[in-house]
Amino acid sequence: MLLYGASGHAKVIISCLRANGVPISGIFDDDLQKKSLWSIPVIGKYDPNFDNKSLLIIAIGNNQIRRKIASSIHHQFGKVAHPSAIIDDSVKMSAGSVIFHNVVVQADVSIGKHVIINTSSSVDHDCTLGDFVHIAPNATLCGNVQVGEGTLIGAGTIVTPNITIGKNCLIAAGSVITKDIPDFAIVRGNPARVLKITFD
Ligand SMILES: CC(=O)SCCNC(=O)CCNC(=O)[C@H](O)C(C)(C)COP(=O)(O)OP(=O)(O)OC[C@H]1O[C@@H](n2cnc3c(N)ncnc32)[C@H](O)[C@@H]1OP(=O)(O)O
Repeated sequence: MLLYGASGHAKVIISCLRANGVPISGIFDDDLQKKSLWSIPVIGKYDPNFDNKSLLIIAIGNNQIRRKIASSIHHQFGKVAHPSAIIDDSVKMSAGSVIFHNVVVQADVSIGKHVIINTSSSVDHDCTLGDFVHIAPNATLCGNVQVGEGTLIGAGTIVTPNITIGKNCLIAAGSVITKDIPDFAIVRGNPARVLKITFD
């Protein structure tokens, strides 16, 4: 496997890959000062010819940056789940996505491309996560929640059942979402309120 991004987020992906016995041949990073991460070579800017049979995971937590980089990558994308995660057999997980330690993903969840399901979060039955979504640590999505592409569900957020959250939203850490949320909303609180709608 190859990674793109030699960050703290990459360390957690490396932990997942090592726990699955998957070797990592190198990490691309635009910061040429970085030379290695946990003894894995950092090989500089993206090179489509480097180990081009290998799969690649973009190890960048920011949804918009991850989306921008994905459009410029020629490698096929890999995916990984830590063995401590409990993932129902009916779950569909697309390329580029990662599931971290102690996560639970329940029946008939659909996970888009390049999604992050972070440490100890819970995604319950029939949820749909769009491409480039990030479910931050310890968030809870109850049953049949739809999350639009590019949205961040902040750490510790609770989303009640049958809610639809739009695209490119920022749900602040610790929010409790009880109503549908429109696209591009910044949302905070318990019960959560839309603070503003942003289009960039
Ligand atoms: C492994 C990982 O680390 S994954 C990382 C996942 N990331 C997250 O979950 C973080 C999500 N981000 C947040 O919750 C952020 O706090 C944001 C984006 C909502 C707000 O960020 P900013 O716009 O920079 O707000 P800022 O920090 O300036 O705070 C503004 C005010 O809102 C308050 N505030 C900030 N975040 C929250 C929050 N989540 N809930 C309630 N109040 C908050 C601040 O205390 C401050 O209050 P004050 O004006 O009374 O002092």
